Amino acid sequence: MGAALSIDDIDAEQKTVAMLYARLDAMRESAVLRLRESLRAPSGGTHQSRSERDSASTMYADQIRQWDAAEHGLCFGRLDYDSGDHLHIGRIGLFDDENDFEPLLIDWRAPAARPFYLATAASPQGVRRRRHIRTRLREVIGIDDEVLDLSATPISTHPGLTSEAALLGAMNSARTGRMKDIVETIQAEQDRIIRSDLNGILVVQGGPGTGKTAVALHRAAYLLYTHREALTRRGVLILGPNETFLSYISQVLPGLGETSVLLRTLGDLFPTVKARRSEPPEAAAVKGSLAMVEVLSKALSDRQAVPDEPVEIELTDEHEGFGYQRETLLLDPETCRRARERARRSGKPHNLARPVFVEEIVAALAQQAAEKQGFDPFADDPLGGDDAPGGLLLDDADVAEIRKDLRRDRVLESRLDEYWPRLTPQQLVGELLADFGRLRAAAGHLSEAEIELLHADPLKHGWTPADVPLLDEAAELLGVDEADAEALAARLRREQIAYAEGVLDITAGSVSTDIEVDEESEMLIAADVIDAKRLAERQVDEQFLTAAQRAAVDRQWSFGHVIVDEAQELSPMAWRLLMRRSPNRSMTVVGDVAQTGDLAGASSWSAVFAPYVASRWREAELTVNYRTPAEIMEVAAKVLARIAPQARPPQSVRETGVPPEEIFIEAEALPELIAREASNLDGGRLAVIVASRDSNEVDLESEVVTLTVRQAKGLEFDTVIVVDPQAIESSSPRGASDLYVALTRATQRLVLVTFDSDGSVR
Ligand SMILES: Nc1ncnc2c1ncn2[C@@H]1O[C@H](COP(=O)(O)OP(=O)(O)OP(=O)(O)O)[C@@H](O)[C@H]1O
Repeated sequence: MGAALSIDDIDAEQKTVAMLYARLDAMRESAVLRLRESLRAPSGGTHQSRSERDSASTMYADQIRQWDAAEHGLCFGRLDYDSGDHLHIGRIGLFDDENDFEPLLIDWRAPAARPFYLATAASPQGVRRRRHIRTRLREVIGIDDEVLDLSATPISTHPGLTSEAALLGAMNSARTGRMKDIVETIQAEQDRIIRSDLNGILVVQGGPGTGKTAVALHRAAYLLYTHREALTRRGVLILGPNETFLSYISQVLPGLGETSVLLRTLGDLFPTVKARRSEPPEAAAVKGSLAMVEVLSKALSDRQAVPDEPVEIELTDEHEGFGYQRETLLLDPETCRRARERARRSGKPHNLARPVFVEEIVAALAQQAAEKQGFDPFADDPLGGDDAPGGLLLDDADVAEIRKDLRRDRVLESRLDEYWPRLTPQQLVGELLADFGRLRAAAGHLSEAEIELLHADPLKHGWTPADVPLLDEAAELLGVDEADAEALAARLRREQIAYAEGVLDITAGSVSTDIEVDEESEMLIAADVIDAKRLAERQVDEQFLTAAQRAAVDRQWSFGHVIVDEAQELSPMAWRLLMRRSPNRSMTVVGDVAQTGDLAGASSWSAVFAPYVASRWREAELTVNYRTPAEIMEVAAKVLARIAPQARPPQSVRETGVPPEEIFIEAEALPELIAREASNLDGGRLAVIVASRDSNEVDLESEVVTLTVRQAKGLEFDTVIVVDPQAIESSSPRGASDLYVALTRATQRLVLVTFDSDGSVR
């Protein structure tokens, strides 16, 4: 496909690449020096100047991180134009500071780099030649040229693909257990999604292996590059299905800048809770349904109780000397009911409406106490003065004093806690789920079976991911009170310390890798100069915290952009939570409704978004499968036909010539089979996918990994052994989708193992 290459071409590119690395080294060295200076600067000066300097440290640390990440494959491409000009394309942009900041290397996200992904022989966009430059460490080891000239280009086996040689190289490479970036071979249909407008909800529907995850991550990088200011301020949330998946994707684009991106699972989205407990999928399904909105609201109004009988309140002794004696007052149900009505009608969330409730009761009791002191015998006497309104013996000031006392009264306070308790979201949800009585009262519209599924004691045994949207809903109903704000401040401080420690680690890391050994010993590394705690103390000013730091601890944080991967798995309750975090509705949602495994997950995108934006969302489709060879996809397509008869399976780019193998063995022979397959791996990774297993642990680094379909979601391996496909399909109402997921994890080889019931090997 390429034009003839000469050693001279490689030499010339080697010179350019060496020059680019020299420039990168110089920039990195200077940033390390500046970071060190900034950390070492005396801690005097104004609070403002300290905070500014600390945010400068964060900026330098971020830059260093991004430059470190660009080390491998810094420059990977070149465009030659008809005009005779050319550009080099790379992972970051580099400029010549001695020559009017002329561009030396174009960032792949910049508009000028776009033809690298879009230009074709049919539509060359002024490009004469596209060159892929392959490097190992800092050495150029090869170049692939494509001349964009219809007469010179051989007919492609896959029309619509660009850079086929490099693409096939990337797809055939052995997997490492960690996802890699695709900046060198982004395809046109992917590029259009990556660079799509920031605003609105963009849904990317695509079958397995079509690059949805890759596209979502590159889009995050593109958006941060293009809308840096807005997104650095508000941050980007990337939501993934589980922790294994997050660690699988965490290294894809380290240059994303940790200050702006928060990578999370649903289980982490309620800041004080780490929801990791697992539960039956049926229980998660009940928790995920919108019926829970009413259940929680009813559960809360059930907590706003009214006594059946008048209640005696024996005031504490502290009130003597205020013009009335220690008294027993009577709190009647009617007063409580009125107070409750007032508080409810205030329109405030529960905890914030409590003062309305309390004031109403206090006013009634103060009046009662005042009346007990008796009435002024001269009240009706026109000469009797005007200091006794209502004819009471006590005047206004006295009554105000009584109210003040009542507000402080501990006996009354604890009574009021029964009728209008201050509640945390954890209490409201936890005490509801743990109590059949409360559940039945609040969830009258659910069946007894559903109520039993809900029953659990999360305060004792821990929270599940499906509890998180319930906690968030509860928090909305309850409102934020002072105690929350204090807890938030405390959490912010802890986050700051953690972040500052990270910055110190980076400085230490960069110093030791970039500077000659003998120089290193003479230098003060940041850790010597200032410890993390002091660094954090200097960063108290909120405005200088990064968006990611603040968002991590603030339940109500609204993100500049929200990216959801494996979005088909989210329940309606989870979408409610996410929409609260995204009031501007700037979202990228990637998923495949044919792969939905969670019972409360989505089977149609319009059903998900209609409640929030009606039809104002846009959909893009990815149609090419870069992972699974055609032979495997053929088997998977039969399962897809059972899930969604109209759905078209994605088109595989590759054929391996090897169809999936179906074998029947005794269960005891499985380890031997796994060992045999592993020995043929040649450096890649093997997954054994099973219907169920006890452990949540998944070690992606290991050569052979056993996992359930849920754990395998979004991942890929060179060889996949699917154990007992029948069991996978029959173990859930969405078993066909689960099997479809399992079958589409392999990049090279798929083995289907069925156990022989009579124990014989067929
Ligand atoms: N343009 C590309 N160049 C090279 N590799 C690509 C490209 N697009 C996708 N890939 C590779 O294809 C594989 C599948 O991509 P990805 O995991 O993003 O797919 P997905 O649509 O999220 O799949 P699933 O629905 O199964 O989770 C990955 O190894 C990815 O790196």
